Amino acid sequence: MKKKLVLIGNGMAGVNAIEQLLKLAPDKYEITVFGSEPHPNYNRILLSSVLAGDATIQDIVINDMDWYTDNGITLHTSQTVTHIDTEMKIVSTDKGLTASYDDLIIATGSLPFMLPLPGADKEGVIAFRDIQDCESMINAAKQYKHAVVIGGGLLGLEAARGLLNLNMEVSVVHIFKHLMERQLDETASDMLRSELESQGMKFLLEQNTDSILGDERVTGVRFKDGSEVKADLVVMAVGIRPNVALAKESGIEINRGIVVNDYLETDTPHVYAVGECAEHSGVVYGLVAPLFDQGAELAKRLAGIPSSGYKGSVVSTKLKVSGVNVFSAGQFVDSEGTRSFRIQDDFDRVYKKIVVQDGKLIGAVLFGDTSDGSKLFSMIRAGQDISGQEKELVLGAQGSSKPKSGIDFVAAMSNDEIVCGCNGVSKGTILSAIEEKGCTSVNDVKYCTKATGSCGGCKPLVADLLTYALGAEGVTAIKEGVCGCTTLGREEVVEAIRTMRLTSSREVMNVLEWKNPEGCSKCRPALNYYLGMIWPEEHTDEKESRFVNERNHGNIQKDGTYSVIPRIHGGVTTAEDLKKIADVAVKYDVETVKITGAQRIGLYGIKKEDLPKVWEELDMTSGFAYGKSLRAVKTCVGSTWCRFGTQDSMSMGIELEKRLERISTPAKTKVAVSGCPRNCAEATIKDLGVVAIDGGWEIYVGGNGGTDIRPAELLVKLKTEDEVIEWTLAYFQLYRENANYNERTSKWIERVGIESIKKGLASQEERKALQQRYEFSAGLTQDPWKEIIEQERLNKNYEPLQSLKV
Ligand SMILES: Cc1cc2nc3c(=O)[nH]c(=O)nc-3n(C[C@H](O)[C@H](O)[C@H](O)COP(=O)(O)OP(=O)(O)OC[C@H]3O[C@@H](n4cnc5c(N)ncnc54)[C@H](O)[C@@H]3O)c2cc1C
Ligand SMILES: NC(=O)c1ccc[n+]([C@@H]2O[C@H](COP(=O)([O-])OP(=O)(O)OC[C@H]3O[C@@H](n4cnc5c(N)ncnc54)[C@H](O)[C@@H]3O)[C@@H](O)[C@H]2O)c1
Ligand code: SF4
Ligand code: FES
Repeated sequence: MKKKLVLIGNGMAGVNAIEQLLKLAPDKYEITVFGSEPHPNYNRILLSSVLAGDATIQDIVINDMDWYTDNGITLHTSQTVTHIDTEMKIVSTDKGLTASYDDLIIATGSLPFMLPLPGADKEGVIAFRDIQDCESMINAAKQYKHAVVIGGGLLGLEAARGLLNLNMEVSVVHIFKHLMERQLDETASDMLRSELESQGMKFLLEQNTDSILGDERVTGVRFKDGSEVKADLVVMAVGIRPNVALAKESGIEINRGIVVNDYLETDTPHVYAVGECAEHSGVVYGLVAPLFDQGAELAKRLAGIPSSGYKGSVVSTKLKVSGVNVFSAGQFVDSEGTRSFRIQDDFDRVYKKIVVQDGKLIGAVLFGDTSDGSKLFSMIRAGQDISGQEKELVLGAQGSSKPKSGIDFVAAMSNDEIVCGCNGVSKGTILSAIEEKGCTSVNDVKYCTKATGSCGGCKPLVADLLTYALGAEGVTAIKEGVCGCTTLGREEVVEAIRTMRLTSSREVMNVLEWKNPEGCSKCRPALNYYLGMIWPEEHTDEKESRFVNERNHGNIQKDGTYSVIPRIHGGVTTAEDLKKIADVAVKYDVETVKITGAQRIGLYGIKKEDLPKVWEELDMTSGFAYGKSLRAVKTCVGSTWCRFGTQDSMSMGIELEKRLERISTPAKTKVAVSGCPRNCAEATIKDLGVVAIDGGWEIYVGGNGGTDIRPAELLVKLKTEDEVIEWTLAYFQLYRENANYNERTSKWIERVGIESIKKGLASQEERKALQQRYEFSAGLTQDPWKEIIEQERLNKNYEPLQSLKV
């Protein structure tokens, strides 16, 4: 006869333990599950995606009702267990149901911590923990405008992003100076704040909440310093507390959580605890990966399979906010006995830090580029000795064109190593899915194993495993959806814009039945780009879809001021322009005047309200140092001055910059021209590099010099300057028409291959057609600074300077 197993808590940890048990001992138990919520088991992690409009409730169900029936499990939803009689081995619920057990699992999770503030019980003050909270927020956004999220941790920021997507104005209140202080160091935290500000989030830092204002419904929040902020929705995301009341009331030993040993046993015979309600070796976890590790051990225990027991988990986190890549793992704070290596790239907004102790990697923080997150996390968990490779891990292998191959890394992983922490999927499980179930894409692997289905941080590792198992040719590329608002891929959307003559984002979203009718921060800028590229005349640029730097035509700096970088074609300036720059710098008390990496001059620390006056007084055009467009053309002095120079690289650079400036490209682009193969302008790490050779020129494409160093590949050798112009413009237009929005040329070429680019440009007729389309679009662009000055003048917003012509 089967033994009786009862599970209290139909959440992620408990049901995962049952799933694992069913694999080990499918016939041992008759299983009964009690859950307070009215739903089957769902992926709580993905509530953030539901709120952000990237998924529906249906999408996030892990096990539907049929799964329980198919596995002979009795599920009682909307039933809260209120008492456990540990002597009689019976549980009873708030609605009077009882069930007896031989073995009992408590998996009651956590409760959100609600600050005990005066007024916290008003309508409109909620937590973010379950489907009901998520629905409350979605409904509130239909009626109300001002949301305040208290808590700048992972949950608070994901809630805030979701509410922004629902078109609310969102202020995040945080008690400390730095967001996500539990996961990030100050540098990464500052970069995160600035990125989120550019997405429209407002922050009230170092603010201690005093009370919630309003009559029945909340109308605002007051702080201890007496200041107030308007609010008609308040979301508290200030941490969680293990849900231990039931265990305590039933006489089971608790501390912070329910105390368990290495086999997840409580102090009471036949009673186990797993998940966020459990405390192991003094630690209570608040992330899913450890809960799956615990579930695996518990399943073995219940199945009677000997094991060495659960020894605790190292955790990693990834913020699930679209457009922001943040990763943190292990011990990332420097302390005695640790050494760290870090790089910070303010241009590409990338920051990477690793912390090492006794030769072993013990922690990492990544911002901007988190593609190595899973790899670093595996190394931390494995306690791998990385002596001598510290810099290589962060920078990529020296002297080689690429960072150490991900394929080598996955090849070296053992089969039981976890690849997807969110879903507890090992390398071995993924390889079996590839071999036995015929998976050939990341999506197939997701379908068969759930790996990649939650935070998505493990996608690069899964992609590497596919290539390792099948070879590059055997892997099916995923159809990249534009975002969660649509199931259509980029090609289908672009095709529809062309064939159905759609000319505004609103039209695209309506006609193509976007799930979220307002779109999100990922699709809105992408659609604006595709529409402008396809219909340069008909489409009106949708400024509200652009990021703050592009809207303001200057880069916002970490203190909230802006930088102003005027165009200096080919890096060649004049005494007259230098004088103007100097005068403006003096007049506006510019704190830093810097020669930038792109051979131009940046003025840093300009107040937003001074921008139009500064631009007018400079009387130069915008250098687009903020835009998805050409940044600059770097040149060496070439044959004009240099004794090695074979061609006039300065003139060529100036000409190219004049032709390429202003027009939108899928991502930012950088160009350089060198006067001989000594290549002083570093043309071979640019999106397009021109290198003079004896009797002609070479064009290189797809280079990148940022954190992800990639040498450019030779596209063509040419004889004349006119040919260089023709090929360059045609290449730029090919990129504009075919790359995904936000895809740098290096990634585009890696994806499609240099041969397909060569093929696309091989016929002169095709090149001419591309060049023509390019020139037509370029001819419609105007200098944005001058446009704004003109607009300000028309609006009479400020007194124009009489002495200066625009
Ligand atoms: C919005 C959001 C996003 C998140 N994102 C991430 C992420 O990206 N990565 C990550 O690792 N973690 C994330 N987390 C945390 C993760 O969801 C939790 O760690 C995980 O769900 C905990 O699982 P659990 O089973 O212990 O608890 P839960 O999933 O909370 O399940 C407990 C269940 O027990 C039920 N219950 C409680 N008491 C009783 C009772 N007496 N009788 C019957 N039923 C009861 C509850 O209603 C609940 O359904 C996120 C959490 C939230 C809220
Ligand atoms: N992407 C992810 O991995 C993810 C996403 C969401 C939630 N979660 C998990 O869900 C749980 C809950 O998340 P959380 O962010 O609420 O918890 P948390 O404890 O990680 O963060 C709470 C934050 O609120 C701040 N805070 C505390 N009191 C405050 C106050 N009075 N005013 C303003 N700020 C205050 C804290 O400084 C802290 O940064 C955590 O276990 C978290 O790991 C994870
Ligand atoms: S690349 Fe050649 S031409 Fe240009 S500065 Fe260097 S050596 Fe001189
Ligand atoms: S690690 Fe989050 S989905 Fe795999």
